[in-house]
Amino acid sequence: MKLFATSQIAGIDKYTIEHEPISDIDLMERAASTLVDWILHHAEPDQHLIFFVGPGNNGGDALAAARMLAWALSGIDVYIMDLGKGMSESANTNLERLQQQNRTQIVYLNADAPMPEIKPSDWVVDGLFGAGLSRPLKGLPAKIVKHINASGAQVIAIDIPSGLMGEDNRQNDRDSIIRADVTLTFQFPKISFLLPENDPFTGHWIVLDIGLHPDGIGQTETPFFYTDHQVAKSLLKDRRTFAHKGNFGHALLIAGSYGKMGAAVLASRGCLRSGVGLLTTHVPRLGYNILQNSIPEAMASIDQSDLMFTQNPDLASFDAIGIGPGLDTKCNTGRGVQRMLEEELKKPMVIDADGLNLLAKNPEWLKLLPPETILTPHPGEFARLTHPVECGYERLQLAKEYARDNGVVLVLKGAYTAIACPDGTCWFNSTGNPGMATAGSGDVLTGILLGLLAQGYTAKEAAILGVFLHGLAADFAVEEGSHEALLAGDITQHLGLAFATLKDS
Ligand SMILES: NC(=O)C1=CN([C@@H]2O[C@H](COP(=O)(O)OP(=O)(O)OC[C@H]3O[C@@H](n4cnc5c(N)ncnc54)[C@H](O)[C@@H]3O)[C@@H](O)[C@H]2O)[C@@H](O)CC1
Ligand SMILES: [K+]
Repeated sequence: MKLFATSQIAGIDKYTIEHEPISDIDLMERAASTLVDWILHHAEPDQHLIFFVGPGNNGGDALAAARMLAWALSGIDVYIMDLGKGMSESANTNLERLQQQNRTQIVYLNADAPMPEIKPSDWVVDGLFGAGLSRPLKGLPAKIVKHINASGAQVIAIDIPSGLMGEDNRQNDRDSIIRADVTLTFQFPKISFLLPENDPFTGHWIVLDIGLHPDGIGQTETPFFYTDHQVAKSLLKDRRTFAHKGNFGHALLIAGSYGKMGAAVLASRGCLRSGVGLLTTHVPRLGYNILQNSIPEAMASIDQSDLMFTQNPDLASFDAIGIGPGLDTKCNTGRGVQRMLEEELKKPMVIDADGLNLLAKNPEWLKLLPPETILTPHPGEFARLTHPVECGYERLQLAKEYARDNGVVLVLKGAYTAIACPDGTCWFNSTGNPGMATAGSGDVLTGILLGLLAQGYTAKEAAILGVFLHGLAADFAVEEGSHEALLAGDITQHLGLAFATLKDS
């Protein structure tokens, strides 16, 4: 799915109105009816709802929804924020329709009016501002937002929590943004919803399809995408009946050191469960028994060192290389990695964990990396590769620049993992859960990415598909257990189900 800036969404709204064609007011009616469906599905018949209505079309949506709900629910109050400048045409039409219906109390709130009572048991519907917000809230709007946030009531935001910008919130006033429990957003998640600093505002967000025109969506260019089932499925390759293991590549994983052999085992499992034909895992001597005993499907390549990686095997026979999990950052390992990179191999490669920490200490290695190498930093590792940042929005801009400038596919791990590609595109992942913040989860991902690279997926395809499958497997694992108890090994165990679900979807 494409993701857009709010200004672009306004353009797609306009395209829909002209080309479906549909009138502005009927499109609003369609949007409002999706809100109403959701609310009726979740509210008890005696639920008291308080609507807060702003001057634009977000307010218009709220007024239309209040009218539709007033036929079904008895306790609806509507407060219109009076900024003294009137309302948009469609909002006005909906105000007249609500007045004519005559089932709802409508009160105007101006700067001097006392704030209405909101009980913790009420549901507040926030229709103050949506995609048309142009600056941080001040004065009366900020006062209303603070009053709602302090109420303890459940807050349902229409389209965007009022006060939140769709993209960049660095200059925003965080105290003057609605803190919603649920955000019912139209057609697309907004980019700001995918950044960690905005989680307190959006709460749980749900996308409601309002039928914007597919041609309008298709024609609008954007660097941002959201990897949903459809995207991931389109990347998945078939396995032919007469295929043999030679068709699915031979991966080399360089991983593990004294005390960190588990990382090598977990990454090996991830790799083998992602469909690779053959896997050789290169480990220090002490890791030989551990590896062979825990994962007999992997072949072992043994380092000359007992304790750590120091020298790679001959790389000629491998289709892809993964390096990093449990590697350590000792000097001898660093020299080993440097020697390997100086071979100027042109094989697909994924670098994780201590591989990234070594790269951060030796930025001159960047130009030795094979084209489109996949790097998989979490925010801390990314800060070491670049510099610390203030917020997720800044990190996202930096990731896009870093990927483009260095020709790498950057997998920025976290909720909605963002994959920045050298072509300037950025793919947010839709699967996964907080249980994945556990030891070894990243090692499993490295293994999956390595396995996909060895099978001939491009770096971009491997990253988008691999991250999606990793998250989906973890989602299945959590269905059987809990976020708290999720182990990285549970992710590898559910990879089969993740592949199968994607194929059958
Ligand atoms: N255009 C369409 O066809 C559709 C729009 N929809 C709704 O319309 C919304 C967008 O509507 P609008 O573009 O009217 O935008 P808003 O409803 O967000 O309001 C914009 C209005 O608020 C004013 N404003 C902006 N920032 C302000 C601030 N900080 N303080 C005070 N006033 C401020 C603007 O001058 C403008 O008058 C969407 O979020 C969605 O809820 C939906 O009805 C779907 C269809
Ligand atoms: K809103």
